[in-house]
Amino acid sequence: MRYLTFALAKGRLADKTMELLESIGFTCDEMKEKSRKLVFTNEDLKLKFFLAKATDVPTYVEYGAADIGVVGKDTLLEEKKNLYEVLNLGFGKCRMVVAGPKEMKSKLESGQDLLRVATKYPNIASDYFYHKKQQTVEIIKLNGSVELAPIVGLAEVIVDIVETGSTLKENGLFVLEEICPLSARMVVNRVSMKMEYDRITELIEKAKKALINE
Ligand SMILES: Nc1ncnc2c1ncn2[C@@H]1O[C@H](COP(=O)(O)OP(=O)(O)OP(=O)(O)O)[C@@H](O)[C@H]1O
Ligand SMILES: O=P(O)(O)OC[C@H]1O[C@H](OP(=O)(O)OP(=O)(O)O)[C@H](O)[C@@H]1O
Repeated sequence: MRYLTFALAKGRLADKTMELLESIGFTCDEMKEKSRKLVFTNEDLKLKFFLAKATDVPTYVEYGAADIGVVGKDTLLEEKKNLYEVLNLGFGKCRMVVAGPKEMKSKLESGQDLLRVATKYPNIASDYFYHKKQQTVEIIKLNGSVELAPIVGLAEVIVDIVETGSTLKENGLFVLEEICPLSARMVVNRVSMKMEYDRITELIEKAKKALINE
């Protein structure tokens, strides 16, 4: 039997992902020990796990370096990889929004003027404004602390994730428009889905049941 390989997002989604996999018996004791090791193996069940940067998970799965991945919907929308999204895991819930100073709300609605949009998600932002059609935008790619941009005059608005809303609030910014809800998803490589159909569908079914019984 060949190994089934999982690419998991390190960071915010890691604990919940491990909890879910453990509850359905797809687990690896080695991973619980704190170490700098990157790949973990369960010889008995023929499973491999690795933790990657969240934004790289779809890449590992698309190329088949991993059969299965767990990653946020935001990363899937941004990276646009060719893979199967098989299950909404329900955790890691947050929203993608347009945010900025309150006075930008009417300007956004009127659609006048060139709008500078700062974001870690240039594809999501440009797709959103392209479909809205009423606004000419310049997308400015940042790598974090995006809320800074409207405060220091780099952009009028941001496209970013909101969870509790406290980062916006503490920086005097507001949600101006909702783009979409987000949560963690399980994704599968297209070839793996065919080659390992039985094992992967068993995994999906077990995960579904665990999520219902939570
Ligand atoms: N408050 C939040 N902020 C950012 N992401 C969140 C939040 N709540 C849930 N998420 C989800 O968690 C995923 C992983 O977030 P995490 O911050 O670990 O990685 P990241 O966004 O790639 O950060 P970094 O660039 O700092 O590594 C996001 O892609 C998103 O789906
Ligand atoms: O609504 P809240 O609960 O305040 O969470 C939202 C904030 O969390 C994320 O940033 P993150 O902590 O990942 O840091 P970053 O700005 O460096 O990406 C996101 O980009 C927002 O800034």
